[in-house]
Amino acid sequence: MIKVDFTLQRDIFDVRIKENFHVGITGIYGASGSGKTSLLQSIAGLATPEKGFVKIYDNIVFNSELDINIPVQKRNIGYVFQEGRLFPHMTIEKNLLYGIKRFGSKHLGFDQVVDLLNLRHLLQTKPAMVSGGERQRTALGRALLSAPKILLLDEPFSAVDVQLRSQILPFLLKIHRKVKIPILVVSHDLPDLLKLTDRLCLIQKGRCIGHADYHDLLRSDAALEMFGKNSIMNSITMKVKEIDTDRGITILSNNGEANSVRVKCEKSNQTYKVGEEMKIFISSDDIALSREKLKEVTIQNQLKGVIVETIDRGATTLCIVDVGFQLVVEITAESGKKMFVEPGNTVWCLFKSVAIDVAG
Ligand SMILES: Nc1ncnc2c1ncn2[C@@H]1O[C@H](COP(=O)(O)OP(=O)(O)OP(=O)(O)O)[C@@H](O)[C@H]1O
Repeated sequence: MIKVDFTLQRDIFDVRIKENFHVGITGIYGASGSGKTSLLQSIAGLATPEKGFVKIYDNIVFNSELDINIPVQKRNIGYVFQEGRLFPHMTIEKNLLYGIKRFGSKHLGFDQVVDLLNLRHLLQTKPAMVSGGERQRTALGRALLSAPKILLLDEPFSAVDVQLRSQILPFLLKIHRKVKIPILVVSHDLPDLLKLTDRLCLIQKGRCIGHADYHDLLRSDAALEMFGKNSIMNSITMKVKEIDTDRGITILSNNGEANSVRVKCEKSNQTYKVGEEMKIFISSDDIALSREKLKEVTIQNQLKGVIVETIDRGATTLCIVDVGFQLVVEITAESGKKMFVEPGNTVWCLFKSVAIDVAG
């Protein structure tokens, strides 16, 4: 676990954060200049807070009162910078081996990391000759091979385009499953973060304004404001039940037959196997509500549920519907009134299989 309680003076405001970060992925989300990098830098020892402490498991790596400030190279942290920062004169292999030289690999062996990150064919190549995504993967591999106690990733998707992003995300998920350490991922892209984790720490003007599961954060006005108008996304973990390659349909289930969700996604057919867990994403405004099940419609997903909560957002209303799992549905306030959308009422949530996105 990482425990921080510090104040770091910055140009316009001070960054004052008191939080604990546990094993697993935490998404550090906030606008540009809000203090996300300052948080990572304070943990890593790249910035020195004026006051407070930073503790990594049982080790106090910084304490202003006790005058402790362990240098960055002794904190045993894997830090991946936005642009990867590889040694340009070294091959990919030598860059990776540099990680082992520093601390020796503990969690994963060299071959395991190379295969996990799909780097074997590039080992003898120099960084300038590989793509942005491959450079990011190498930087990640190097950090992993240094047997870090924690992994700090600063905007790991920013230097790569959308296609490469979708390559890096599954690698991060694989790492997360294999290496049980706290992993902090900084990003200002909420959908990208949600593909990795539901646990978010929201940073605004140097303060943490929420640190919880995404679904719980939706109940906070400050968090909702930060998520913005268009980005309320349902992020649901389900299991692959059946893959129909001919029709290009993957059937996922969460709570048994009654609530099977149909997903039409070619990518998921290739990447996932029956029985595997899969994270799916549906935008809250891609879901419609009906008071009855519709017959003779092309919409493949009709899930019966009960409204558990409504959240007023001015022109729109967020409805949290329990369909066996919780779905956030955004409708206009006007439709809400017409439909008598109130807690306790039974509704059908309708969405097309093509409206669903998957991680990886
Ligand atoms: N070394 C520094 N000394 C003083 N102020 C700094 C320093 N580095 C950054 N700042 C300021 O501190 C604030 C927080 O910056 P920080 O880089 O932590 O934000 P961020 O959320 O990571 O931003 P971005 O998403 O753009 O990388 C900004 O106002 C920035 O200008």
